[in-house]
Amino acid sequence: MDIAVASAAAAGAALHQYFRRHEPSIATAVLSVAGTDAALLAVLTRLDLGLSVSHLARVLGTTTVATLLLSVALYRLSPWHPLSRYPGPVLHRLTKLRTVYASWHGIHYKEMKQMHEKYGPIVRMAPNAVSIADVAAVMPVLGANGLPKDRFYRARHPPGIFPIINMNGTEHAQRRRLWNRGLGKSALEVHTRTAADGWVRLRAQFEKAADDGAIVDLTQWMRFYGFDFMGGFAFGKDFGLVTAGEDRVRAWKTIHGFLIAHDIIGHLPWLGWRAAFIPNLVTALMNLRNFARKCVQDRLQRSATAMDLWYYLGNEDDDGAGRLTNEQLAAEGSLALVAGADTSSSAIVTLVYLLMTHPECLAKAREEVDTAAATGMSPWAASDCHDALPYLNACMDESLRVLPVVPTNGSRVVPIGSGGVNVAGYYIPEDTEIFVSPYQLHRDPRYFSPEPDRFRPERWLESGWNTQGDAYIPFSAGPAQCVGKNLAKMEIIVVVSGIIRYFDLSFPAQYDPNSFVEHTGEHIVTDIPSLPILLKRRT
Ligand code: HEM
Repeated sequence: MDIAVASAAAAGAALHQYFRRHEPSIATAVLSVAGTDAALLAVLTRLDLGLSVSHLARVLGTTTVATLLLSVALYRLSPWHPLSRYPGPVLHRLTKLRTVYASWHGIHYKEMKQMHEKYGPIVRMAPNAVSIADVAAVMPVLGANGLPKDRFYRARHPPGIFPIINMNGTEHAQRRRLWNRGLGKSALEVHTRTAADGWVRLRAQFEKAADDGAIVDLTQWMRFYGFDFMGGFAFGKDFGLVTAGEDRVRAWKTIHGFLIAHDIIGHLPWLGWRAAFIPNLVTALMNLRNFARKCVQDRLQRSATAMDLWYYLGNEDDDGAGRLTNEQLAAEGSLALVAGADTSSSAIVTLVYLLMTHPECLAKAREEVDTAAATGMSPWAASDCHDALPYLNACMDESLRVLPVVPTNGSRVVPIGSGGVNVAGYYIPEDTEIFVSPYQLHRDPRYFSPEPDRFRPERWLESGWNTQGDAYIPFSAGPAQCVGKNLAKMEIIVVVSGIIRYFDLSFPAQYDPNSFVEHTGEHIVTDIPSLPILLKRRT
């Protein structure tokens, strides 16, 4: 018996040493443990230990697994771990499951802020991951010579069919060229018309609600609008959610499920996208892919009736930039729906919420829009006048600072074989995940002061404020920063200028406005709650 326990314990410890150097997938880990125990069983059954084979197998199995787990746990907490010098809560240093718990509940970015306040600019947020809240980390991590995207992204897609957001280096640059063509200046004019047409439909619904005295859930309507806009922008097709006044294609359920699954699997890459033992996760991923696939098929049957994203990605202008396969198009389509619909609609709702809770800012922004209208401009219909609205633009920038819609952003990984890197004065060893998060930087008094936690659009316009642009990364930074940044900004100004121009806004009496921020969660993108408002036509 003793020899069985001792040999299994030695095997467990040895396996841990092996796994430290060769990160296993869940399948290889299980196979390695099973293979080792089978070999031990074969040897030990030759000795006369007085145990039945099944009993011996149980002893070996439990001892190997228990020793392996204990060895991993002790190592992660030990001073020999390469990240031991960086502070963080014990549970986070011990297991990534703590981060997964926070992500699952949508509170990751809020918890990270508390940790940075407690531990300082660098926090060990998982056994092999750090979060760095320092502007000096932005370019070394996210910039052109920064670090590659790795498992956080890769784990979430079927092998071989990655969309642009998973790519690095030359492959990324090539795909980005296609995206850039679809979002260049002339294309943006086309997309502005799509956004403005959507606003006309939305305005009609809002006018009806105003006339009926009905409470409008702005979050729900903006989701309809955002999805319709992405349909037009990406596939040249209006999904018709605003006109129908309901989510008849269950778009938001699909996107929401996808984002939760994405978030969890990103933190647990060894689960892999085939996490079949958690069927809901995989179903959520596949539902969106299948939805996008249908959109692609539908779009490919039509010729280019509009210069939508497909016109460029599907290469219908035929300038030889490389044709994507239908599967690649479906992958990019899923990405467009998630990256473009949820983000912009959350940003619009958040900005309206912040304006409503800061009436003095709303009054200034409205005066600016009214003045522009009096001189013949229609920012809700055309984007060439958007630069003439500096205060509204400052409100948008400030809203994305104080409540960024991608609060944490994805991680980058220090490549194996690099010998580690120096980031913002911290030595970060190989194979460490690094997070540089907008929410943490944006609320740091070193970069935005005074009142880093308050919505103060003036900080972007007046002197006397410490406003450090390098620390402002709502769209990320470097070559993989948001390709849809200008599109999103255009969409936000189109809709918000329209809302404040045509409607007076108020909260229903029973609504507590503080609950909005309190209940704003995060599943990669902010998961905003309902925003009930009453609309009154402006005369
Ligand atoms: C306010 C709205 C938006 C915000 C705050 C935002 C934010 C971001 C961020 C932070 C990233 C980097 C993500 C990462 O590295 O993991 C990103 C990437 C991306 N975004 Fe946006 N986004 C917005 C709207 C849009 C829109 C409207 C589109 C249009 C389709 C879009 C398309 C993309 C794409 C394709 C990428 C990947 C870029 C690449 O890897 O080169 N986004 N976005």
